[in-house]
Amino acid sequence: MKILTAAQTRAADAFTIAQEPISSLDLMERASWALVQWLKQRYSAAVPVFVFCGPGNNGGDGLAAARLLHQDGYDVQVFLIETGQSASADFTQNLQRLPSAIAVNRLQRLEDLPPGLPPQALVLDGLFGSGLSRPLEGLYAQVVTYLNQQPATILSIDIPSGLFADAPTPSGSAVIQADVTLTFERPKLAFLMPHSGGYAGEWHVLPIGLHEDFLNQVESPYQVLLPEAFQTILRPRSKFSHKGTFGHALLVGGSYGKMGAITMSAHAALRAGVGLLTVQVPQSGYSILQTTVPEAMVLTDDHERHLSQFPEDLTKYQCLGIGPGFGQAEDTRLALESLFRQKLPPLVLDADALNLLAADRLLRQQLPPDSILTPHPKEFERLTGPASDDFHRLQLLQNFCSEHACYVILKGAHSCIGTPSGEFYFNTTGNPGMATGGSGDVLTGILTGLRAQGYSPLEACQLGVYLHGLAGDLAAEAVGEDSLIASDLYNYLGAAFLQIRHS
Ligand SMILES: NC(=O)C1=CN([C@@H]2O[C@H](COP(=O)(O)OP(=O)(O)OC[C@H]3O[C@@H](n4cnc5c(N)ncnc54)[C@H](O)[C@@H]3O)[C@@H](O)[C@H]2O)[C@H](O)CC1
Ligand SMILES: [K+]
Repeated sequence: MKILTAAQTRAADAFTIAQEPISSLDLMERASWALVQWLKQRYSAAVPVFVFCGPGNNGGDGLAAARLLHQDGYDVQVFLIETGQSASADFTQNLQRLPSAIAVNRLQRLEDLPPGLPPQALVLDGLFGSGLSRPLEGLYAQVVTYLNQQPATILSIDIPSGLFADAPTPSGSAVIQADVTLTFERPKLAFLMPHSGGYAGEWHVLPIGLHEDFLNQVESPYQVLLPEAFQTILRPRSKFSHKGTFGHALLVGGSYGKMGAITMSAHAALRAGVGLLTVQVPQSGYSILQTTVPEAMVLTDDHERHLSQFPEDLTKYQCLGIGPGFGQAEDTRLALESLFRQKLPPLVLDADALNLLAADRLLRQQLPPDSILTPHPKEFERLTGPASDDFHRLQLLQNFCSEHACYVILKGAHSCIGTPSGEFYFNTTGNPGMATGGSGDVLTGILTGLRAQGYSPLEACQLGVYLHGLAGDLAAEAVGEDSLIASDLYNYLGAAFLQIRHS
């Protein structure tokens, strides 16, 4: 699903109004109606609703929602912030349509605010939406601070007020801390970024019928991954297939004290459906691997405690995953250097393989095209240098992927796949329980297993991050986020496959 910028959303609005055709006021009514339908399913009419409105169409949505909720028997009060700014036409129309039974409080100073809102109250935040053009100041900022201090539940209309949809919001700005955000038609880029995503709380997308032709034609480098995408990507396993059909993967990693990392990758590659798996580990890992992952074949390095070589013949493997527990010994670095001079199967690189790459510019330049890299933010910073904000980091991601013709999965709450052609795909599965040692090793195994089965690098990245997060969500349902550990992720991978195959 494409993500639109605020400017593209305005264009989608205008296109819909002209082509459907529908009046701008009726489009606002449709958006507010969708919002109220959602709200009515979660909150009973016993919950008092306080609607805070700014001067634009976000405020207009708030007024229309207030009217619809009142019609449905809710106890609604409206607060208008009056700073002398002129109101939008649709705001004015909706103010006129407001039944006189709804109390309208006009706020001109901080002192006009009620001393406190009841804890059971629901606040509808309609101060500003996608039209925000500068950080909030004065009375607007004071109202935001006041609302954030209330024990009430805050539901933001379209976007938390004060948050820029697709640009960095300066730190220290007044921004509504929403419990829930109901956003129209498409999620906003800011919801997916580490520094701004938290303001939106739990967010839901409400379709409001913006014109299909516009949505199909508009170009956007930003997409969110939704389960529908996998119906075409995920391949059936045919009746006459055999283990050779599903590829042979090689995983190389592990060092003394870090054999668990490569063990977890191995389990994950197998659960991702690979036909055959070989794992190369230092000698001290031999019994560990043979005992804990009997399905895998094991090769050992000449070295006892760390890796110092890769197998001679790599032609029989359809994917080579390197990194979990790899270490950064000098021998290991030299082995990676000579590896990059050979003809190689598709690569997946993680953890210390990335750190070695970060420390050596020449090595980076020899990175084979179409490789998949899976850095967490710190590893990414080592590869590209620091980013000044989340949006700058996306720029660095784009530059790195195009310079090295590679795919990078920047891991986070919404892991982001960068591609050589400049697209970004944000994942929508996963939970904070997955912030635990070994989670990344499992992802490396899944990607290696998928790539060996012949999935393209982009397909493997999309399917890999989505399944990894979904396995985490299913595991969290069973054991809770607190107790989730990395082995739960490969143990729930089967359930995750079943869910996307049958959705
Ligand atoms: N297609 C849709 O998704 C629909 C969205 N709707 C809603 O409309 C808003 C966007 O409305 P708009 O009037 O363009 O903007 P705002 O209400 O966010 O802002 C109003 C106005 O305020 C001025 N302004 C901007 N920044 C500041 C500031 N810091 N301080 C003071 N004033 C400021 C500026 O002039 C803005 O134009 C969208 O979010 C949805 O809620 C439609 O209802 C349906 C279709
Ligand atoms: K808002």
